[in-house]
Amino acid sequence: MSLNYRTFVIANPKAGAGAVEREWDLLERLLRARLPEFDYAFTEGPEHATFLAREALRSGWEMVVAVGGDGTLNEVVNGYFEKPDAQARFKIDPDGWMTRVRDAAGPVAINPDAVVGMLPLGTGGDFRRSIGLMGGHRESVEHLSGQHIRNVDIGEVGYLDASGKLASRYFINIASVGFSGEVDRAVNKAWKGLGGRTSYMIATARAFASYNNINVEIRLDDTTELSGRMNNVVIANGEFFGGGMWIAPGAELDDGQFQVVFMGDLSRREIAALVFDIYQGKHLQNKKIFRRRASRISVRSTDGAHAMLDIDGEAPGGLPALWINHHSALPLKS
Ligand SMILES: Nc1ncnc2c1ncn2[C@@H]1O[C@H](COP(=O)(O)OP(=O)(O)OP(=O)(O)O)[C@@H](O)[C@H]1O
Repeated sequence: MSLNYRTFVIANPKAGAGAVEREWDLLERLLRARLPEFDYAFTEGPEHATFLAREALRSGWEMVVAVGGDGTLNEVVNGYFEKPDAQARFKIDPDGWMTRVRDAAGPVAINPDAVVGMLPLGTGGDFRRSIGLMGGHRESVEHLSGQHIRNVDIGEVGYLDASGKLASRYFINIASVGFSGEVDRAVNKAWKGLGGRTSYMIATARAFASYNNINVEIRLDDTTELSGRMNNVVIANGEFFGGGMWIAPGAELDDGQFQVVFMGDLSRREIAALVFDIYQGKHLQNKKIFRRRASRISVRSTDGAHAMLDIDGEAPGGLPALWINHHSALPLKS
């Protein structure tokens, strides 16, 4: 395979509070200058980036690039793989745990020689922090035309969608359950024009006013069981979420494991006092917060109360859920 990948760019015009649309002329010029074979399409709504990525890879494009925020990247990552059939991969056992169907296949790449790239322009921009891609557009395009490819782990979550049906989705950054799911639901309803951190803080304040901690049981790698009342259970491949919160310091993208951060039974007052610590990764000093490493995590509610999932910044459903780490499943241009 040549180093000059035939590249299909998938751009979300609305990402970054409209920045992609506003800056497209410059972006296109930069991309044309560095990528000899290049074409692009704009997304028209949710899930379209997944469809476009699959189509591009089936048509022989060798690199698909997400231009936008973490939501667009998540959709392109999902489109790197064949559409998974959740019913064939997950089931709920008689005790209410989400489990993996025996012999279910792992993620199937449409073209295992193809790679994924990103040109980050979101409002939150959390994944880019974990790969150190913090420069401007020019630097991001340099990365796309460079030679370095990193095989990163991909998470898969089996869960119940909003209508109570079995669903599954891949994630590249963080998928959690609890307070962050409520924040996502609020932030995705809110206007993001105020910028990442401000939008998340307003949404956090809204979710904060109504949220109750969740009663859950948790299995880690089928060897450890934990239970208790939690504010949030965070399953992290990357280190940041929520528009710059350093929730999982030291989480590694390619170690075959997640860092699992348990935010215990924190009161509203304790959460309010912790918010700024989380941006600096200092929350781990709190004795109600602890962490583990695992590659398979199962969570169920013990009281049947609703608990919302956050999957790379979207809130598509709730418990019971099972998280699986697929080691080195995604070749990422970085
Ligand atoms: N044409 C479109 N109009 C409206 N929404 C779109 C369009 N195309 C894609 N979307 C949706 O926009 C959502 C948000 O995109 P994305 O996360 O990339 O940007 P962001 O919210 O600015 O960034 P971040 O998630 O990093 O804060 C995605 O879930 C995607 O489904």
